[in-house]
Amino acid sequence: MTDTVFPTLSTPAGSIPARAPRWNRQRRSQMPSHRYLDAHTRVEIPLVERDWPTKRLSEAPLWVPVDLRDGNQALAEPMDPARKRRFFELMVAMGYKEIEVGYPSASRTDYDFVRLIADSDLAPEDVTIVVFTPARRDLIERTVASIDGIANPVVVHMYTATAPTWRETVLGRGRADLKELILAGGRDVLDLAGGLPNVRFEFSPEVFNLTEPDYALEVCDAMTELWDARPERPVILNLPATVEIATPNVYADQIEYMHKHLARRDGVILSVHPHNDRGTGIACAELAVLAGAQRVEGCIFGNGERTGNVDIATLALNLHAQGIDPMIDFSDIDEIRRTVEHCNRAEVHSRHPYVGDLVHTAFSGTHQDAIKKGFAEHRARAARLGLPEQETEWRVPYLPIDPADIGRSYDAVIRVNSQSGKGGIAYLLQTEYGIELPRRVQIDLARHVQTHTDAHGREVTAAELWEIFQHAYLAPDAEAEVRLTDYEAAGAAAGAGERSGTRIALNVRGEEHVTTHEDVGPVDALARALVEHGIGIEILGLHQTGIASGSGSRALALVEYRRTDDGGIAWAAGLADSAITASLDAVIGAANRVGAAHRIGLGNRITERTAPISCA
Ligand SMILES: CC(=O)SCCNC(=O)CCNC(=O)[C@H](O)C(C)(C)COP(=O)(O)OP(=O)(O)OC[C@H]1O[C@@H](n2cnc3c(N)ncnc32)[C@H](O)[C@@H]1OP(=O)(O)O
Ligand SMILES: CC(C)C(=O)C(=O)O
Repeated sequence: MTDTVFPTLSTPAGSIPARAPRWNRQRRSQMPSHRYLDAHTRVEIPLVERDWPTKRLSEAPLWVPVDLRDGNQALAEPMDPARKRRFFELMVAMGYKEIEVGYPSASRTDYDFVRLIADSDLAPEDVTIVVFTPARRDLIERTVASIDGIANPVVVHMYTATAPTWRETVLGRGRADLKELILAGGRDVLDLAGGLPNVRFEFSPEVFNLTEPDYALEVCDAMTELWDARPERPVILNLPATVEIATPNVYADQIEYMHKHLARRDGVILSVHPHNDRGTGIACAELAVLAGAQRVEGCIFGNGERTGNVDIATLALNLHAQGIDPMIDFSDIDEIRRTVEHCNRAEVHSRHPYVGDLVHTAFSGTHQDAIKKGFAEHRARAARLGLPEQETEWRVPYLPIDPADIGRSYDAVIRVNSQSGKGGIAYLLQTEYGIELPRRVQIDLARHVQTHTDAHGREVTAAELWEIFQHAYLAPDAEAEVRLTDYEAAGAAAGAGERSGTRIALNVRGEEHVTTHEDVGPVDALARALVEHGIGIEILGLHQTGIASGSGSRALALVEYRRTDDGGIAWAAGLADSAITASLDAVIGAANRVGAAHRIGLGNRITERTAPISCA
């Protein structure tokens, strides 16, 4: 077989094969992709130089939640008055200063909610109320009637679709005709609300992202002319990606084009309103801000038509995660989520950025290991610098922000299943029970846990881990063949100048034996006594830790021992009120395991199971 030679294409980055080599070539699918035009064919952007790619985000834009309008119109069951009110109160409490409260000409509920704001002190005086209307006089009239008497700043937001398909198919108008319809709507707004000093205006060329840029510009400039946009009374031009159809760089180009070419720019607040059809609404909003947008409309956690409005919670927390104050309070994100879920009657996904139930949880071993080390490093660095942990620079791997910033505890950060490793297991036992396990026990325990998770296939809680630990290392008393019935440490009973050893009283298979061992402490004395009774174990190491229980703490001791018959190495544990008793219990536990293994001929299997593994 000879190698196929492929023609090459010259690119700025060098040469690449024009076709993939045979082993990498894929078959054409049966998908009718040819039916769809690419974004650049659908809308041409006359932008030759772009500044947005080199810009950086440096402050929060003006946020405008549209949950009560755009989010609401996407719900199978729109919000009732109580839900609307609760959602509104939440947004106020979070610090939003401009809130779109409804589409007053659409429904009684929407209208009445605006009236409630007019007739009560529900809206603090620094909160701007936005009401939404199409460019139809009858509907504008109803909208303006709804805001009668509101003392707060108000924005009357008028929209009409401007993209070719909408012009031709939905509204049945050419470019000039449609512009005239929009201007007529604009005049109606001016006529009915222009005299109200607290009212400003907003215009959205719906489906801006599919509108020819020169036409969008022409219509927007005509509107700011009509509404006399000035810095003292700016007009909001809101440029929606009503149906997201392109990569975010295209939207950024469109926004930068408008930003650079709009008339009366200093009298315009440039706003964006991305949807999320391609799943890139967040990127669209972020790049649009780089491209000159000053204001972002969206929904908290991204409810909205089809795949939703851009999620302004994620946008805000993305800023937070890069050191920029989002100007909105997310310090109790779970309470925010509960309210949003209640009002929308829709659940937030467990993987939703920042707020999902699982987004701060690692199941996989290497992630858990890194997080555990990261937490330890964080705490140590905070202590070294003399800073509170919550003020210390965050560098914990795999956790983009400190869960505590948004009111999350660390409880769920590490959860154990079959994908987990020693680090996560040790972390859970440490955080839940205060048990500090030495590295080699972590490795050994992880194998017991792995056997369990492989057999059961589900997550293991900290309580279950503790059970697995007890089963693996703590000897059940009932089966004990060897018991320590008494001991007396060296010197405890001796008079001045006398030498005396440590006295060990053992009950071995029902018989009492007392031995004395010179120059050693109780643990070694016990090991020697066991050898004298034919139970050969060599204590390699002793580790003492604590275990916190509801009523206080107990001592937990772990001995690493070698069986003198076959050299197998294993661990046993003891749990008692004092460290010395726990240590002696651990040695007795080891002895009973050795004895039991002898009796039922499992010596080799136990050795194999508990021998240290090479990465120890
Ligand atoms: C992208 C967005 O989110 S846009 C907002 C969408 N939200 C909603 O539609 C929710 C609320 N809407 C409603 O309750 C109703 O549609 C209403 C009250 C606004 C209007 O109801 P209806 O008068 O029964 O009209 P309907 O909705 O069937 O059709 C809309 C009509 O308005 C026209 N129209 C649609 N949008 C606009 C607009 N922005 N400006 C002017 N006219 C418009 C349409 O061409 C159509 O006219 P036609 O009847 O001459 O063909
Ligand atoms: C009209 C605008 C604001 C809108 O809701 C959209 O385009 O989705």
